Amino acid sequence: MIPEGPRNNEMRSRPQCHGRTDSTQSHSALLSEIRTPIKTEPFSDLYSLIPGKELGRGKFAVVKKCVEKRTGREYAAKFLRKRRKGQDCRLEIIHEIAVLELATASPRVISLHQVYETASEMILVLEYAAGGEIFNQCVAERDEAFTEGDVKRLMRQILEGVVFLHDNSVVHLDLKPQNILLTRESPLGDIKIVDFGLSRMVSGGQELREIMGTPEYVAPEILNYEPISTATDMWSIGVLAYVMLTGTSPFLGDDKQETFLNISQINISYTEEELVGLGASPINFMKSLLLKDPQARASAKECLNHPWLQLQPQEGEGLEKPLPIPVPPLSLEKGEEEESLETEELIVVASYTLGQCRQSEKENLTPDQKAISKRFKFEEPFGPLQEIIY
Ligand SMILES: Nc1ncnc2c1ncn2[C@@H]1O[C@H](COP(=O)(O)OP(=O)(O)OP(=O)(O)O)[C@@H](O)[C@H]1O
Repeated sequence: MIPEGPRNNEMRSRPQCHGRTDSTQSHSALLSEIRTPIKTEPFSDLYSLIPGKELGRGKFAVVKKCVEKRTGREYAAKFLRKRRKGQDCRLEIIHEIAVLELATASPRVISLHQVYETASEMILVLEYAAGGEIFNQCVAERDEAFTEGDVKRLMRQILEGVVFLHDNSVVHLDLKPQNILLTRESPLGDIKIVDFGLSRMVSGGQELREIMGTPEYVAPEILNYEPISTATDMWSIGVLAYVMLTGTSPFLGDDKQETFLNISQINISYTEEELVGLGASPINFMKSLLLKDPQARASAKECLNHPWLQLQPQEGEGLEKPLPIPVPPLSLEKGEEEESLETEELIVVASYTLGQCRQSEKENLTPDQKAISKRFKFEEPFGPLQEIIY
């Protein structure tokens, strides 16, 4: 049975947090020790929240821009609820902190400044990534969209971060454009990977099988309850590359079932209109990742050596040209046209809030808008529904 997403139809009851004390097995996938002191003085004594500056929001967390009073420096404060659906999730948050600490040495991962705790929340004070999510440029209009040169540079940086994580046995498990931030929007800055809330340790000879991630980006093995590995992230990198290059989401269906079916059947066409104008090299890059067999997928290190990401421009590649924005087919059969309009999901960037805008619109679209709107929806991750460690 194909799993359904979390928002409306949870497939089975959402279990306790993974850090729950009755599960010794799940502990092996979570880090439990941190070195950052947990401060208990009132956060508001030391930081001012910038009014109206909510940077993002998930199901159990809200991220707000703040300024440290002592230094005047800007940070992003992530307020995480400790109790979720009646369960104590503090140990999960400790794991998130521990992974951020472990990744301090990587400039590609957001850095952690301080941690605060109240009766109901933990507050992670993070480096502020002023450029926001790369998502915005993935779906932007032609002038603001990434060039292929941009995508290559940013993809190299993402892979550098992922190599670091994988070398340290961390799988992120929620790599998507909403979790890749930029230090600066214009001129385009460097990337910072955020949100280690679903990350897990994969080492110690134990197999980890969980359902988690965000529907459009989850790998087939997650849908099949098969073991999770660093290759699971590499699938998401393949999807990410596709989204960054085309502005469309390769497996997204009209509903979650269709999305999951598309993923489990690897229902992807590399001759789609979105890919017209791309050279063979980026397509070959995506093909090396979007493979059903995790072991057949390229590793992050191998990706860094892929010809597409080498500094020399490849033949036929327009480094500084905007990526092609697909032109909608001119002569759709009537039935097809009606159907495509019915399922159109318009991304209205201006009204995009918190990574979870989901707006169906079919009126007043310019051809370009129609093209970039194709098949995009925003989903929250479906949290771990079940975890089995063998
Ligand atoms: N350090 C930061 N600087 C700027 N913006 C940030 C920062 N950290 C997070 N954000 C914004 O807040 C959003 C939510 O953050 P994050 O993904 O860590 O929270 P979450 O609740 O775990 O989200 P999700 O439910 O999507 O997993 C991010 O997508 C991003 O837009």
